[in-house]
Amino acid sequence: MTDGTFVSPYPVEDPQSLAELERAQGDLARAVGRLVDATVRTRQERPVLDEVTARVDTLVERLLEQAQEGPLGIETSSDGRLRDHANPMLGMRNPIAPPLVMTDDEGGVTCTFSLGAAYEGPPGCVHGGFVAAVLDQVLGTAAARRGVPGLTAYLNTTYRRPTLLGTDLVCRGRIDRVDGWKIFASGEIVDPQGEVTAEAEALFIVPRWAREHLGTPTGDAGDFAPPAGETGVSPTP
Ligand SMILES: CCCCCCCCCCCCCC(=O)SCCNC(=O)CCNC(=O)[C@H](O)C(C)(C)COP(=O)(O)OP(=O)(O)OC[C@H]1O[C@@H](n2cnc3c(N)ncnc32)[C@H](O)[C@@H]1OP(=O)(O)O
Repeated sequence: MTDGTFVSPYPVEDPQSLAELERAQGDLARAVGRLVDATVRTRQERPVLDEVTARVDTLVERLLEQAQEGPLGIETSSDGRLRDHANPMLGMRNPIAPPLVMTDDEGGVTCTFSLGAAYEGPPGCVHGGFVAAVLDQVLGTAAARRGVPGLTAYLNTTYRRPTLLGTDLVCRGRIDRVDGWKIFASGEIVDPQGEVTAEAEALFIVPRWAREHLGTPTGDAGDFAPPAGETGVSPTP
C-alpha cells in the first residue's frame, strides 16, 4: 500500500524507541512466517503436533494480553513515513507478507520476490489469487510512488504460464496514463528464464474521501506531486 511513500503529518516522539519496537515486531513476524511455512511442510505426527499446537495456543494468549481491537490501518514509522504494517504483501508486521522488495525504476516499480509452500495453488505453483495480489500491490505501489495513491477499481489479470514456487521472480509495474484522479497501470511477472508468467492492466482511483487531502491532480504523472506544504504528505524523494 503506502510502503513509506508519504511523509507523515504526525511527528514521532521517540524515534529510537519506536525503531527498536519495529525491529522486534519485524523479528516476530519473520519467526511466525517460518512457523507458517513449517506448519504447511511438517511431516511430524501426533503427539508432536498436539504438543506444538498447545505451545502455539499459549503464545497466542500471551500476545493477545495486549493487542489492538481492530485492524492497524496506516501508522507513522520511526523514519517519519506512513506505512501499513499489516499489509499482507509487504507489511513488516504481517507474517504472511512474502515480502515484496520494491525498488523505483524509470517509469515505475520493480519488485523481486519468491513464494514458498504456503502460497501453493496448483501443485508446485503459486495460487492465482496471490499472483494477482502481487500484481495489484506492485502496480498500486507504482501509482502511489507517483503521488496518486488510489484504490484498485479493476485489475485485469492474464495468466500466461504457471508461476513456480521457490523461484526468484520479478514483477514490474509501470504507469501508462494519468487522467485526473485515475491512474492506469500495467505490469507483468517474469520468471528466471525471462518468460512472462502473468500480466495485468489496472485502474487505480483516489477515492472521493481522500481527494481533498491530496491537493489537485494533473494529467501528467511525471510532474505530479501532492502539495507537501499544504498536506504534510509528499512522495519519496
Ligand atoms: C490515501 C488513500 C489511499 C490509500 C493508499 C493506497 C496505496 C496504493 C496501493 C494499493 C495496493 C493494494 C490495492 C488494494 O487492495 S485496494 C482494495 C480493493 N479495491 C477496493 O476496495 C475499491 C472499492 N471501490 C471504491 O472504493 C471506489 O469505487 C473507487 C475508489 C474505485 C472509486 O472511487 P469513487 O467512488 O470515489 O469514484 P467516483 O464514483 O467519484 O468516480 C470517479 C471516476 O472514476 C470512474 N470509475 C469509478 N469506478 C470505476 C471502475 N471500476 N472502472 C472504471 N472507472 C471507474 C468514474 O466513472 C469516474 O470517472 P469520471 O466521471 O471522473 O471520468
